[in-house]
Amino acid sequence: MLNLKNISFSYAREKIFNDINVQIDTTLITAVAGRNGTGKTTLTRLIMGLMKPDAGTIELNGKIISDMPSYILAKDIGYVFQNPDHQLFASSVHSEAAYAPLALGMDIKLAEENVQQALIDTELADKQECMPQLLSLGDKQRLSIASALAAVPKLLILDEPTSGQDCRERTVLLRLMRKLNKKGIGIILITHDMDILAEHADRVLVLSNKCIAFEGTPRELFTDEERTAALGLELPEAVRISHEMKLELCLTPAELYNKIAVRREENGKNN
Ligand SMILES: Nc1ncnc2c1ncn2[C@@H]1O[C@H](COP(=O)(O)OP(=O)(O)OP(=O)(O)O)[C@@H](O)[C@H]1O
Repeated sequence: MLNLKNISFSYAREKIFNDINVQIDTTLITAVAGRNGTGKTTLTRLIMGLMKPDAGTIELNGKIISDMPSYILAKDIGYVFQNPDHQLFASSVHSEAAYAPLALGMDIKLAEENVQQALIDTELADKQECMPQLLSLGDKQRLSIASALAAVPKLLILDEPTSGQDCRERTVLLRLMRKLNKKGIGIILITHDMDILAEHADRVLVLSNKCIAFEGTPRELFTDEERTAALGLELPEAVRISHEMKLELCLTPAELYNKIAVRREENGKNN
């Protein structure tokens, strides 16, 4: 469990959070959403120890982490930036993935095993000698994830991981995210993409007005159309169409197709 207690934070004179309290289940995929500038990235930087709260504490599994330096926290929490070019610096895929475990002092043999597993998980095992800068955006993003995974984190924070990617790369990344979660890694996913949020998140936090304005499941969030709009969020396509067709709320295209098929069948029987 990640427990944020009475967190307040300001940049110079701009207050970003005013006494936030929230528990995040680190076995799940938790999406963090909200309008631009509501503090999604700031929240995850506080969790990562890249910045310190002005007040309050952050605990991971009962241990206070908000006073720990980020390089110590990197053992437990992996952070993947929105733009992988801000993160990648090594001359090969392998050395990029090996950097974190070696810098954290992991035994060389164990580090190599973890690097190989991370590269297999991220489908980059056949690109070990490639230059990171020459990879596609999707490969770069997965390499950033591999670098975090090689340190064997308990929690992975992904900041808009699919931005700028094509449909195929996006699918590969989302499949990877679910696979990692099934292997026991908690995911915090910052996203503006409500289709992704509806389909892949177990829980959602929405930031607004310097606090957590909503906490619950995607289904609970999108059940109330007015609240969703007030929080500055779009409805996912499947939700919008199911509302328009006066069907039960559908979060995903698959759910929507099933509900439409059932309705057709019922209409067929009645005619
Ligand atoms: N280093 C900084 N110094 C001063 N102000 C900052 C800094 N970083 C962010 N801010 C401001 O803090 C507020 C929250 O920024 P943050 O990037 O956390 O929001 P966000 O919800 O992630 O935004 P977006 O959806 O646009 O990525 C914004 O008003 C932003 O301009």
